[in-house]
Amino acid sequence: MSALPLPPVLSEAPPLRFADTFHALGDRFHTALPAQGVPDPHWVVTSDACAADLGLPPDWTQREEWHALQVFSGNAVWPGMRTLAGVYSGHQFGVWAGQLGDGRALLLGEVDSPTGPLEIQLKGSGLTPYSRMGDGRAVLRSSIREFLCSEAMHALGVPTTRALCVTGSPLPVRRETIETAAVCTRVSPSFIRFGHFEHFTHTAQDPDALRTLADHVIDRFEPQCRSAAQPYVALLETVARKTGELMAHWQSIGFCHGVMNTDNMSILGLTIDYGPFGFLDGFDPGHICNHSDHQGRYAYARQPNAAFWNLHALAQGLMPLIDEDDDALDALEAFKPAFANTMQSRMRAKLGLRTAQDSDPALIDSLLKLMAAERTDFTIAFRRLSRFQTADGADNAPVRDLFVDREAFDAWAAQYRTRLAAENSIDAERALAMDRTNPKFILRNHLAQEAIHKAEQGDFSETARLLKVLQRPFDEQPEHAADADFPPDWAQHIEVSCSS
Ligand SMILES: Nc1ncnc2c1ncn2[C@@H]1O[C@H](COP(=O)(O)OP(=O)(O)OP(=O)(O)O)[C@@H](O)[C@H]1O
Repeated sequence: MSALPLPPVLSEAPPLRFADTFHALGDRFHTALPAQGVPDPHWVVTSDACAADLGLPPDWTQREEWHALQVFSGNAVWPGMRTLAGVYSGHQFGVWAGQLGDGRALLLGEVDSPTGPLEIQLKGSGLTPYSRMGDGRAVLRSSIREFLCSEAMHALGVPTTRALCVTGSPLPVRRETIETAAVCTRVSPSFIRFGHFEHFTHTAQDPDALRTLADHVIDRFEPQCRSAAQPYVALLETVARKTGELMAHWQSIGFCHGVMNTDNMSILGLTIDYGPFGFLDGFDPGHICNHSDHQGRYAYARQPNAAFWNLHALAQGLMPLIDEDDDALDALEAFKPAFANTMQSRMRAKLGLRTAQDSDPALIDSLLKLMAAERTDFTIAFRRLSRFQTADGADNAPVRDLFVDREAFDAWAAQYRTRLAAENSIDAERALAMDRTNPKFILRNHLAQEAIHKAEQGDFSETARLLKVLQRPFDEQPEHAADADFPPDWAQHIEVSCSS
């Protein structure tokens, strides 16, 4: 890699004060280096919500003395930023991939925000020592997808890294075709992944660094583990629990990640790395959103299993700090109840059930089977179920008509009605509660595609509009009804359901 020109340090007092806790861990964990930046940058989109959470003032993009456009394009730094690329390793598609690292990401620093410590990271800011065969760049298309989905998931209540902004540049970037460069600024309490721990055990074989990293995570994010009899076992158990909860969040909103490699698993149980992700349209448990996942390893229904597998890889990475194999295995078990209990409570909420009954799993399962048989749209079905009326002979056509086999739906609806009666459920109250649980708006691929198509022609208004819609996913927003409509290929789902 050739020497890089250093971006200028802007002398004005910046709007954020930076700390350098991760930087201070030392150079076994990262390489300090500047961003490569991009020529002639322009704003593509910004998230006011994320900016506010960071503690940036509302006019942060307009204050000329802060040169925010240059800073978030990698062309300049604010005083106090100590930029670095982190090193990690990982298993990809179940195979050990060796050393990876931030090949196109760069940590700018961390701030003490009103919501707690947050790190700010550029993605697409050029080559690092970990770029391997890559160019260190991100393109406009993938940056808009990552930006929109990060903020959409946050609004849906799913633990996730956030996105502050995307900047674009005319710099050409070769993918399948020639595209243009963009830089997505991500925000998270930490970007540490399972693969960081695997790195120090399997690649660097440095147990001292492993301990330093684990202590960093415990002291900064999971201090309750420190007082446990075995703090590192407690850390593993905490990660297993949070990962189980995360999987329940994903499954219950029909989110498919697509690349659940251990380098894409957050140690804090956050969704990280929005690549080939997708939300379910018609309910298909076997749905694979990543075209290069030929075996379906990360298919929708397999995500919890993949996460559990990844947790075992994390445990292997932590073993130098843990005396007994059985202690690690016991800690991993925390995943199962965390997933099962969170999933049950989320699915009960999706059906508007306030109480828990033994028959609920069967009720939920039979609805999902019916939806799978007909490829019923996952999001629309649950949203319409909010309007389900319990009175005898009530017209539940909006949800009933989603099913070709009306009789099968009626049979399920009879059980549902009985179950609702058992807790004296009131239609209007239940509808309100269900509308806060079953989103009306998700980032469907065709919506992202439309925004990207316009952005590639220099019109970013659709990206901004979609962001605003997705930041209020549970609100009716009748003026944006088309965004909640069936995806364009819905007719295909009908064909599938008729033929099965
Ligand atoms: N264009 C690129 N240039 C350099 N390295 C890359 C590029 N694309 C991916 N990589 C690296 O390949 C590895 C796996 O890539 P993956 O797509 O999972 O991550 P990513 O999307 O680049 O980053 P992140 O996981 O931080 O969101 C990572 O080490 C990543 O940095």
